Amino acid sequence: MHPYSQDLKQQIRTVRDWPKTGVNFRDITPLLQNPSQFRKLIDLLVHRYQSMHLDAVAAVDARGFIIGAPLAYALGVSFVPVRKSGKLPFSTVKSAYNLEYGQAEVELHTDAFAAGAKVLLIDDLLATGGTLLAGIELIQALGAQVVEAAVLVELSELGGREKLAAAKVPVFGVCAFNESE
Ligand SMILES: O=P(O)(O)OC[C@H]1O[C@H](OP(=O)(O)OP(=O)(O)O)[C@H](O)[C@@H]1O
Ligand SMILES: Nc1ncnc2[nH]cnc12
Repeated sequence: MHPYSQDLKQQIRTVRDWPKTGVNFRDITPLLQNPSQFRKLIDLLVHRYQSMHLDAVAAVDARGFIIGAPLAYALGVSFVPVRKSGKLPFSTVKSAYNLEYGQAEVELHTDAFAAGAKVLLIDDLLATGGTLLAGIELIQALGAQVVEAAVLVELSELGGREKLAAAKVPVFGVCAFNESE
């Protein structure tokens, strides 16, 4: 576990039974409101990825953008938004998936990456893994390589890490929650 993990985890608020009964929603807004903790998160990720020779950081709409954009800026690499369906104006590839509390579809512009680009995929949270898996499939379909998928929060009991293992993409989670927490 990273030395900052526990501090960052303490900044995440659990809202029980939202947006549906039985879901423990892990709310990252307290961390974002705390400048020194938000900086700690971005610095931790910069440190992890600065020597990986990335070409791009791709991040998932919407909460993934909050982490992915400052990280891409700090690393000096491209930022690529993986958007919810119907938001990207140019030609796209798309993939549908299930969420812990619903269904969604994500899209990427077909010219998002150079062939063989090394891409880090970022989101705020890994639950069942459907979102990141859809993002990985789209990035790979465009001929780029996902070197890792990184999240601030991993919900350990929802099987996301196992789902992504099947795609042979390494997963980095800054902190993890069990259902009982
Ligand atoms: O691992 P999964 O089961 O796929 O779930 C994780 C996804 O769910 C949340 O996004 P949501 O679709 O609620 O969108 P938002 O970022 O727009 O709030 C979260 O930000 C992840 O993207
Ligand atoms: N429990 C949860 N908390 C926050 N975001 C989520 N996305 C999917 N499941 C979630």
